[in-house]
Amino acid sequence: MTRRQEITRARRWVVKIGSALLTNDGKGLNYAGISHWAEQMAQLRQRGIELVLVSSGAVAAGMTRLGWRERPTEIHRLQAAAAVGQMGLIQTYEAEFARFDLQTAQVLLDHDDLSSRERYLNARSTLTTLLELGVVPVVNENDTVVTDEIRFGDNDTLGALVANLVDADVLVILTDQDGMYSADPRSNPDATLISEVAAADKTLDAMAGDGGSLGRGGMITKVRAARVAARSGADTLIVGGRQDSVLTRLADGDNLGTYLWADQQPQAARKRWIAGHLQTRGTLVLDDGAVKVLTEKGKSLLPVGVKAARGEFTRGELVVCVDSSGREVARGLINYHAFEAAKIIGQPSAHIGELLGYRGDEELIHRDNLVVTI
Ligand SMILES: Nc1ncnc2c1ncn2[C@@H]1O[C@H](COP(=O)(O)OP(=O)(O)O)[C@@H](O)[C@H]1O
Ligand SMILES: N[C@@H](CCC(=O)OP(=O)(O)O)C(=O)O
Repeated sequence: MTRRQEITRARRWVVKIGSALLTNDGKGLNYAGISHWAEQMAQLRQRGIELVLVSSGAVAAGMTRLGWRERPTEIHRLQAAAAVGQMGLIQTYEAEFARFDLQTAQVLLDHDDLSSRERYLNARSTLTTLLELGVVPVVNENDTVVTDEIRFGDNDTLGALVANLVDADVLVILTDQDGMYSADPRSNPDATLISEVAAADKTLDAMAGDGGSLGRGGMITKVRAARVAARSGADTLIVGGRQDSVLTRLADGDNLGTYLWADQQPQAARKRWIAGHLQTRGTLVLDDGAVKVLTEKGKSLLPVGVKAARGEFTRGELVVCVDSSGREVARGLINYHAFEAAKIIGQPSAHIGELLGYRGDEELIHRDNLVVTI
């Protein structure tokens, strides 16, 4: 089994569709393409694969709606076009997925949302809840509040951050070339398609070029995205979206596009990140029962098992869990602010609604966000 056969086992995919593919020469949306990808995604859903779609194309759709022939250069006009076009984009996806009885949801994010711990947890729980409900989230950059992506034409990074966010097994980047070549095939007709390579391979940088001057992200943003996706263990595929049945053929393990593999396992990567990269903001003292279920059974931490909470933490921040002798046993991202934790510790989760006035997560720290450190 070659490495790319791994994709036949992938249960959660992030599919990013780029502007180059979604638009007809940068003007208007490629409706036939969208229809074909939606049909394939519906087939993947039937095979039990969960999907998050990251779609560009708002600016192009907005230009058509506003009757603009030339892509504006002023950032605020691009932002206005994106705001108008996002309506058309989402309407098109909604109609196309509805043909297969699939619900869609619009999710607009920016990079700051994903670097703030609290917003990160909120975005993560919304997206995972949508997936549990069988909905296909359609994500785009929130172009009203940020400008880098429309300026540089890069939604690839967003795709990778979303892959990290939902712990995807694979990030599929659909683009206008059949994959990544040894050099830009537009200017190098002899360039050859790369089939499989480690995302971390440094030789890729020179082959991807610098993205050119047309405000297009090009291949370099895709290679970087593959490295970001690899941080949470997701493999990346860069593949030509115009090929017939491209998504279902990928799921069958067909040899299409370029497969950039991650060199670490998803869970290990995420836990390493939690353990190593964040500052701790507080301490929870656990009772013996909680220490046991965390360390021996790999369970989530419930408020009932916590005897004391110290520190000024907010939702999403890193806290240390210690046993009654003060020895660290675990650390993780907490679901509640310090003042809320103070009210619910020692209490059964069923009482959270009554104690706080709203029903949040039943765990103080979910096991996905927890690392045992002994
Ligand atoms: N090594 C390479 N292999 C393939 N394409 C490359 C390479 N280097 C640069 N490119 C360029 O990258 C373009 C795709 O990037 P981009 O236009 O940003 O697409 P998208 O909108 O799908 O993100 C291709 O059309 C191609 O001209
Ligand atoms: N978010 C913007 C543009 C982002 C963009 O073009 O990115 P990419 O598809 O990587 O070239 C849009 O929807 O038009």
